[in-house]
Amino acid sequence: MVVFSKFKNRYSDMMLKIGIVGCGAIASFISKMVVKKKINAKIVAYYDKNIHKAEKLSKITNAEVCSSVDNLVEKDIDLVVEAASVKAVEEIAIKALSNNKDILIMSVGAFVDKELFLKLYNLAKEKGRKIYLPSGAVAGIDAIKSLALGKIEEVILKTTKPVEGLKEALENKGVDPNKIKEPTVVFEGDVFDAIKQFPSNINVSVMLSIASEFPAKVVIIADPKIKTNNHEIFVKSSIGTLKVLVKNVPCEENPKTSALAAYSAIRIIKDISEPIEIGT
Ligand SMILES: NC(=O)C1=CN([C@@H]2O[C@H](COP(=O)(O)OP(=O)(O)OC[C@H]3O[C@@H](n4cnc5c(N)ncnc54)[C@H](OP(=O)(O)O)[C@@H]3O)[C@@H](O)[C@H]2O)C=CC1
Ligand SMILES: O=C([O-])CC(=O)C(=O)O
Repeated sequence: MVVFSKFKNRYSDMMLKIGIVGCGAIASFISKMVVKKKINAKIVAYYDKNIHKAEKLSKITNAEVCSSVDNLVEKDIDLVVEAASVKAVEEIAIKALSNNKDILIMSVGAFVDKELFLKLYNLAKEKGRKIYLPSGAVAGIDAIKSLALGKIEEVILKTTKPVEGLKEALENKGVDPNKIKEPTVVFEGDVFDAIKQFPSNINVSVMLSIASEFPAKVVIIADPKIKTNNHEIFVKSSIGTLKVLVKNVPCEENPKTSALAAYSAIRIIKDISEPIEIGT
């Protein structure tokens, strides 16, 4: 790859103007990479329902802090990055696309709602805009998309996370996380129930289901001894069988989220802003 390094930043005229909604762990990673000039992008504006989080990031990038999503989508922006929550996706995506912006969606779990999927698909088509869904915290989406052109027979996701990362969702389910002393299955079911019960933990199951066009079976394990967010993927199809295991380092700022998810957003932004795209 050394041979390609001399072409780095050659396309600075393609500097992408970004607005970010949701200023937590993922937004923070993106902001740092922009400041380090690792991607041809400039952050123009932030919005978070907690203004202090937006102000904190604005100190490192000098981007404007907006008072609402409406305010952000009016800015001179090419791409809106949603890094907020599954519940927030509908408002952010509709406002971004209606204002002729592309959108990158991290909270892919929202697309478990087929009606919302179609609504956003049709709006993007009508406006001639793009919706980007990064691979997030998993690997193998390229191959799974290709396998989906054949006949998919089974999609299974087994996610094992440290108890700390699942704490909030477990408490919401009435499970005391402090009582988990050994690896424990805390969920087993389909993608629809998985994202309902673990909206901040299992967006990846919806990503796999969208890519494979097949509803994933999901198992979630809380493990008090591990330090990484592990996702084991199994896809059986007429074209072949795929097995992938990722062991992700969690973000310091938000242990629910794997660093790979943030880097996958950064990678997509880099791909958009450059004239070559590597991989499917
Ligand atoms: N696709 C994938 O593979 C992955 C997706 N994700 C998802 O990406 C999203 C971002 O992740 P991450 O950065 O770790 O999350 P964080 O919780 O660290 O940051 C999200 C920020 O957005 C704010 N927020 C929530 N709702 C709104 C809203 N309606 N308008 C404005 N701000 C809002 C939150 O505020 P507050 O804290 O007050 O709620 C918080 O400050 C999450 O939905 C997460 O589940 C994460 C990992 C992998
Ligand atoms: O970051 C991860 O490992 C997965 C995650 O939180 C999600 O899919 O919502």
